[in-house]
Amino acid sequence: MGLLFAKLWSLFCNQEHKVIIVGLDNAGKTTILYQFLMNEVVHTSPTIGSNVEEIVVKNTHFLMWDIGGQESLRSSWNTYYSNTEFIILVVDSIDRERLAITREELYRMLAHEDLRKAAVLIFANKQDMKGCMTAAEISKYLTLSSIKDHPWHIQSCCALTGEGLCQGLEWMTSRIGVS
Ligand SMILES: Nc1nc2c(ncn2[C@@H]2O[C@H](COP(=O)(O)OP(=O)(O)OP(=O)(O)O)[C@@H](O)[C@H]2O)c(=O)[nH]1
Ligand SMILES: [Mg+2]
Repeated sequence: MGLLFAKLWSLFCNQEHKVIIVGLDNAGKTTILYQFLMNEVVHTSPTIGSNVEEIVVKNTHFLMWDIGGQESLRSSWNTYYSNTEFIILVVDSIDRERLAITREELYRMLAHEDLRKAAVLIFANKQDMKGCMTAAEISKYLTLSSIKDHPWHIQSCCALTGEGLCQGLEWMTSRIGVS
């Protein structure tokens, strides 16, 4: 009953759910944001600061902040954290060398007080690249199964074709109203 009420409430109030899209530079965050918005691939350049767009999925409104992932910008990710309901962590599945850095950034975020209640969607992006890591390999390396204090889900995707992106959004909408 509580869940039904929460869903109806969010439906009628058009309540906006804050999402941050994070991950290392070149992971595909901006490409994903504009696939969500326009269903097409846009030409991107490295994000300095952030892009923000409202994405509506089946009457659910998400306010999505795509944050630049270059090393010098990562220390300011925390200025975006307050009131975040969802973290979308984008991983470049071909970038084996830097998965350790992604892991560090993930656990730093999960330990942050402002993200205590946030759910985490991990996109294993660039699945079109030959020799890329699978979602299962990334999950294992990031030891996702050890995360007990945040809901999480990993989804393989390709931002260039859009494959997998809807499934990720569906998981997010399924979390709304679940505490
Ligand atoms: N092959 C392939 N290339 C992709 C995919 N997604 C994104 N790219 C490319 O990866 C490059 C970086 O994409 P961006 O979306 O700009 O990356 P970003 O994560 O926003 O990077 P920063 O803004 O620097 O943090 C671009 O050339 C994209 O076209 C994918 O699924 N497959
Ligand atoms: Mg970007």
